[in-house]
Parts: sequence; structure tokens; C-alpha cells
Amino acid sequence: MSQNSTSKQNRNEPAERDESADPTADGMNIQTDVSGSVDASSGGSWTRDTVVRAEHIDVWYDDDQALSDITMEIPEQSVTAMVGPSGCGKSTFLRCINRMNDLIDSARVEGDLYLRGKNVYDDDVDPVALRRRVGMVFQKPNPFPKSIRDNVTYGLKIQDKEGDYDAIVEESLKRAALWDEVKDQLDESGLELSGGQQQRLCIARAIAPDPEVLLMDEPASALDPVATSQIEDLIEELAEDYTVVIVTHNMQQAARISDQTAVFLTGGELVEFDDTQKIFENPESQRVEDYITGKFG
Ligand SMILES: Nc1ncnc2c1ncn2[C@@H]1O[C@H](COP(=O)(O)OP(=O)(O)OP(=O)(O)O)[C@@H](O)[C@H]1O
Repeated sequence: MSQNSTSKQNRNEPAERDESADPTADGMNIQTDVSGSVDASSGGSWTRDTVVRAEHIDVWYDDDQALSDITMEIPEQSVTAMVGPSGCGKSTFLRCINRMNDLIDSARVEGDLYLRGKNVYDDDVDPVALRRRVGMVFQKPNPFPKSIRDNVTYGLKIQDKEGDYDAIVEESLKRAALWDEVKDQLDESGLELSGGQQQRLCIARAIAPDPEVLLMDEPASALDPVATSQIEDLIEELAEDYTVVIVTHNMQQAARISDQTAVFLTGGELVEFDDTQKIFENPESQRVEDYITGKFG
């Protein structure tokens, strides 16, 4: 993985519960058939194993096509950024990975999407179990109206998962860089935290069930610069353990924190997917260069 000064150096919403936000809900019969490293579906030079592979994904909302023939492979333990102008299908693609588009009546997905070699659109895949393996964090922090502790353990309880909950709470909050700030108030409401803390609580909730992939849909866009910076640092740390896929409108953010960047453009087309440094310094496509340099979008 190549790096430079502009790229990474080291390597929505319930007051009522949103089922789709439940990262833990149940039984997915997926084999861990690791499918090999990234190929020509990207221009990237990375060699880590592929976790998510999309093949010829098309998505329609009724008769309107939102994504067109998306093929790409996302490598493990890294940050993959999805950038592009509003309405180009970034969030739609993210929702293909954990089948949240299933929850939208008008949405129709065609093509194949593999999680470690298993097509998540196969009939025998339980989408709820899939979402336990593919956690999600939304644009607006959405803690449940429960204690900090119960927010973190929520998914574990739903699954009737045994374990040392106190240890999991501590570990998840530490991984979400929130433990030191909340360790003395675990039984207070998650809604009493600041916006940035709430988002880190949502991240702790998402990682408590130990997912393989963490999807983040503009996770810092509702936060102030300090909280944004904390979330960015956290994302980089999380990528040491998880495969992170983040949608962002903030090009600087993509350049700072991601290892690879996928550029979607109007029409739901994936125009270029490559190492972040390459995308920002020397993209293959003129359209990508124009977008990156702010000529349109
Ligand atoms: N629930 C939905 N019902 C109908 N059309 C939708 C729905 N969600 C998205 N779309 C349409 O699909 C296209 C892609 O939307 P999507 O939200 O995936 O793009 P995006 O790149 O994430 O946009 P943004 O950056 O503004 O969040 C847009 O034309 C949008 O209007």
C-alpha cells in the first residue's frame, strides 16, 4: 500500500429503535471461504485478502437506476472510502453490503455480492444474521434511549449471547475511544452525551458483537471539527481490526484516512477505484480528476 502526505500514514435513527441499525440481530450460514486478493476490478496495488466482492451490481428504485454494473473488491483490515457527488449511489452501495436495501420496498438489487466468498443474496442467507457480521454506523448519532452500558450490550442481549458483559462493555468503549470519558457513568443515558460522544457510543455498539465489516455512512458529517478529528483517528485505529467502508463527502477526509478510494459519479457508475494516493494525485480518469479538483460535483 502506497502512502504519502495527503493520504493515510499508517497504515440514522431511533429514539425508537431502528431495526436496520441493529448490528447484532441473528444465524447466518456463511462459510469463511476467503476469496483471494484484489484483482483487476480495481487498479490498486494492495495484497490483503478480499472481504467484500461485488460483481455486476445494479440497483433500481422502481424504474430509476441508482447503481450501474458495480464490480469491486474490498480488502480486509483497511479503510475504503466511497466518494462522489450527491445522488451517485454511494449509500445505496453501502446498503447492498448488509442488505439494508431489502428494507426499501422500491429497491431492486441485481448482481452478486460476496462476503468472504458467500453470496449474501443467496436464499439461505438471513439478512439479520448478515447485519451482525456487517455493522453499520449512520450519519446522525442514534443511541437508544437507554444507559451507556445497555446501548453497548444491546445486540448481545438480542442474540442471547453469553459472555462477560462488563468486559465487553469496557473493551468496546475502549476500542471506540470513549471509555475514559464515560467509565464512571455507564448507567446514565446515552442521550446525555455530546454528539461526538454519542457517535463513538454508536461505534462501540456496532463493534460489541465483533463484526467483520464496519460500514460508516458519513459518520462525522453531523459533528464539529474536534469530534470529527476524534472519529477520524478512531476509524484509522479500527481498521487494524476491522474492514471499514466509509461514505464521505469530505475529500480531505477520504485522503486523510482511507487506504483505497472508490469514486462514483452521476449515473451510479463506479468510475475509478484505486489506492487513495493514486486517486488523489494521479487518477486515470479525467472525470475523476475534474471531480477531485472541484471542477464539478
Ligand atoms: N429510498 C429511496 N427511494 C427511492 N430512491 C432512492 C432512495 N434512496 C436513494 N434513492 C435514489 O437513488 C440515487 C442514489 O442515492 P444515494 O443516496 O445512494 O446516493 P449518494 O451518493 O449516497 O447521495 P448523498 O451523497 O446525497 O447521500 C439517488 O437518485 C436517490 O434519489
